[in-house]
Amino acid sequence: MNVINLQDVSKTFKRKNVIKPTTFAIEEKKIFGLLGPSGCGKTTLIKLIVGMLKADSGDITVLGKQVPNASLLREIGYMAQSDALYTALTGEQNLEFFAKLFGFSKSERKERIQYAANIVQLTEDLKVSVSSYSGGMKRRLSLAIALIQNPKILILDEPTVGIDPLLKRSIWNELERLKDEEDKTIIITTHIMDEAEKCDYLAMMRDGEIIATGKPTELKAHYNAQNFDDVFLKIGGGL
Ligand SMILES: Nc1ncnc2c1ncn2[C@@H]1O[C@H](COP(=O)(O)OP(=O)(O)OP(=O)(O)O)[C@@H](O)[C@H]1O
Repeated sequence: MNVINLQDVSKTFKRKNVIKPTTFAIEEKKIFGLLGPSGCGKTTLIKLIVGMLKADSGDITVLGKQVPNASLLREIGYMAQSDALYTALTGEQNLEFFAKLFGFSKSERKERIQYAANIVQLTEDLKVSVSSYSGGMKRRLSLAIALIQNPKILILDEPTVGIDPLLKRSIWNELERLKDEEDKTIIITTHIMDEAEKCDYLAMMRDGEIIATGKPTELKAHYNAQNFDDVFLKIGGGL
C-alpha cells in the first residue's frame, strides 16, 4: 500500500521552478531515500509532503488524507535540516515540550523521552541546556523530537550530518528496526552514498526533477554503474 502519493506536484519560488511537475508514490513500511546534489529540491519536496509549503499545482495525499491536514501532524515525525530547538531549555525540557503538545500523560511522556533520548544517546545530557550542545548533539535532539510522538511516518532531512560514524550506524540500525518491527515508513534525504545504499527505494533528483527511481541495486545494475555518482553521470550531469 502507498502511504504517500504525489500527483503532478510543482513549486516555484520567485519564477524559479524548484520542483517540476512530479508524480510518485511511497510504499508503507519502507525506507525511501531522496538522493541528489545540494539545491536540487529535496528539502522543498519534503516540506510539501509535510504540509509546510503549499504546492502551486498538483495533489499530495498522506495516509489517504489531502495535505495539509492537522490530523497528519500526529502521524508525521519531521526532522528539519536546521534544528528548531529551544536553546534556553535543556534537552529534556525540549522533549517534554513536544511530548506535551501531543497530549501524552506524565508517565507516557517519561517513557517516550527515555526511549527517544536513548536512541540518539543523549540520556546523559538531558539536563544540560541546549545552548551548550554541539552541532551533532542538536541534530540528535532534533531526531529524538521527531520520534517523540511515535509517528507512523518519519521524514528526516539529512539526519546524520555531523554525527560520528558509530552513532550513525546505531541510528540506521534503529531506523531499520522501526521499519521492520514497528511498521514505520521512513523518508530520508541524503547526499551520502553509503546511506543511499541502505534505502529500500531511491528517488534520484536533479534540478527539481526525479530522474530515476528504484531499488539501489536495480538502479546500479540498470545503469551499469559502480555507485550512485556513476548513475548520475550516466543519466547525464554529475553530483
Ligand atoms: N523559500 C525559498 N525562496 C526562494 N528560493 C528557495 C526557497 N527555498 C528553497 N529555495 C531554492 O530552491 C532550490 C532547492 O532548494 P532545496 O533546499 O529544496 O534543495 P536541497 O536539495 O534540499 O538542497 P540541500 O541538499 O543543500 O539541502 C534552491 O535553489 C533554493 O535556493
